[in-house]
Amino acid sequence: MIRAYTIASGKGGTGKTTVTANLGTALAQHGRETCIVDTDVGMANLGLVLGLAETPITLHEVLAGTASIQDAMYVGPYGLKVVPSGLSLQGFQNANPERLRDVMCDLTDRCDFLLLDAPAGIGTDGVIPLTVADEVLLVVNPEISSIVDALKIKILTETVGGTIGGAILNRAILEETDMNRRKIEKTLGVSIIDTVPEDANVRRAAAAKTPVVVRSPGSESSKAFRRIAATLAGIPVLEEPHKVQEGFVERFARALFRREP
Ligand SMILES: Nc1ncnc2c1ncn2[C@@H]1O[C@H](COP(=O)(O)OP(=O)(O)OP(=O)(O)O)[C@@H](O)[C@H]1O
Repeated sequence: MIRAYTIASGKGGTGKTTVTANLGTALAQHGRETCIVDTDVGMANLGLVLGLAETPITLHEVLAGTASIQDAMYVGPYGLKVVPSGLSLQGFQNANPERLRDVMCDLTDRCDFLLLDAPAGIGTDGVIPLTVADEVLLVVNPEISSIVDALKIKILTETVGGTIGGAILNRAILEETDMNRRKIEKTLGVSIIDTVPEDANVRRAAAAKTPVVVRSPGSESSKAFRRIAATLAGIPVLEEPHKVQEGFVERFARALFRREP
């Protein structure tokens, strides 16, 4: 049975597209039939970050009722299915976000996992993805504006009858993560599934139009994406979370009191 997740955040630029592309690829690497859909019909970029050059038919045409979802499906790394959104203003105007529900029905028996990359904000095109998935995963950064906006999306999701499945803390500075994680969970009232560190490899991979799990598989961010994918797929998690680096004070205290690390 298909499992559908909407990747949302409220605030723009928290890493929704990065999470969608990498989690999708990692699920495909784990052997799961996975489809990712760019539901950001106004500001599409999922196709761009995956380097899909030729996409004559996109979600725009599907939501306009002039094409089927199969026509708008392209193949990404490890057989990942990718449905990009279009870049034209005309296409955006013709797209009816309400049709997303029908699109989901068409995908039901085609994949194990469906990830919807949601737009930022709370416009109609942003609200519908919150209602159609089994669970909404919030992507938050360890900064107050991101957390406040994620809280708005959580409340909105629950108001419209959707379900929050957890949060992914992205761009975390590892030395500070432990404290931030607890604070964020308390503020949001949502468990953090895992933490993806701030990692220059993510930006390099984006510039190369390749998911970081493909370009730099040994990086800490890639390990985090594979762990999250394994958790979602219900398979044993083999990779350890990155150890928080020991600071000077901790090293000093350990030397003084001979504590083992
Ligand atoms: N863990 C990370 N480490 C370093 N850079 C990151 C990380 N995650 C995302 N980024 C960078 O942050 C920027 C924004 O990421 P992304 O486009 O995925 O955000 P978004 O939430 O989808 O944005 P939008 O709301 O505009 O759609 C990109 O340049 C991306 O490469």
